Amino acid sequence: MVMHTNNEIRNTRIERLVTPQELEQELPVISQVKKNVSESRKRIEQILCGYDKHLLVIVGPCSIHDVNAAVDYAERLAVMRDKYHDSLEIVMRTYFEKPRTVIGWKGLMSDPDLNESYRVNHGIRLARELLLKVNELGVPAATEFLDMVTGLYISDLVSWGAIGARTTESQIHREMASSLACPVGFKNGTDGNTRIAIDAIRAARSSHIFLSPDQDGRMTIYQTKGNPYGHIIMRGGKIPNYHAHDIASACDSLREFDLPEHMVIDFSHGNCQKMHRRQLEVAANIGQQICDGSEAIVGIMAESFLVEGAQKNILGSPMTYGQSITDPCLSWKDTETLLELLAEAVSSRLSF
Ligand SMILES: C[C@H](OP(=O)(O)O)C(=O)O
Ligand SMILES: [Mn+2]
Repeated sequence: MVMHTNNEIRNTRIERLVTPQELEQELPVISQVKKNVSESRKRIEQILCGYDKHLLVIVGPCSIHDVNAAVDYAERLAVMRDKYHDSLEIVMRTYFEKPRTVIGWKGLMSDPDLNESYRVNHGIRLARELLLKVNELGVPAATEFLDMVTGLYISDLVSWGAIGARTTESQIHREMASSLACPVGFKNGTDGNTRIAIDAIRAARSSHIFLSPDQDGRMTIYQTKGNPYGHIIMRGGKIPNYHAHDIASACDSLREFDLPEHMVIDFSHGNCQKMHRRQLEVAANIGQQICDGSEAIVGIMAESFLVEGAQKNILGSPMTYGQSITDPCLSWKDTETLLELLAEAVSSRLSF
């Protein structure tokens, strides 16, 4: 008879989790990928500081649920990277964890079979394999760091990280951000509150004592160094916040704390109010602000996939290949239009 200790009353042990070390031995990074990741991180940092006038373009599906479709998308993005290398630093959204307002599918790492079987070890392997493939194509990867453990299995392959609107205020996510090797954007709150993102940037710049498993899965006490590349991601709230006056007031708040007046604008979420084609209107407005000489807008985020819109993930029902199962996304065709528009706007800024 197994006597439950007082702290295992509401959970049941399923299986051992592979350690980061074991997974890295199974799926090692080749030196070219290691070089690609560190070089893309440096380019993004230069853009965030305003030294490099490229526009950071974080683009891709709201979530990864089908790795084959994700590779298809990455191959197309690789072509766009070559085409616009003079003006855009294109990075692929590879989101494996989804923060739910209440409950719902939590992403590839949590439930890779999309059927509540929760084969987490399989999901984490799929995520690492995909990141290796995307980086081997020369496409840098962006992801949200949500769970405090899963990031350990992929963070060496991530060039840009985000803390989401629901966790920007969380102390442990700010501590995690202060330990990450990549630049980290903080989304404003779902209600539009930008102050919590600015406080997060300030907190993440500091050193923290941070408790985390190490590569062998042993619980460890770390001292983090602080991350100087924290920045705000304007993602809208009850109303959009991408207009020039919103950006100007965010700059005023950044200036108050001597923080760089540079930010990333998320065309989706609260800025398109879940109407995915509105991202093109946001892009036109942002493109005009860039043409008018805005130095504050150093990056953008857009949700895009092979097929526009979104579909419900209904167990056993056929799925449309290359279509989002979470937030609705732009079609590939509209994505090409958006990239062209942004490249033109940046080229006009580069000619200043
Ligand atoms: C979930 C996240 O959006 P948020 O609601 O955190 O702005 C995202 O998909 O980029
Ligand atoms: Mn989304």
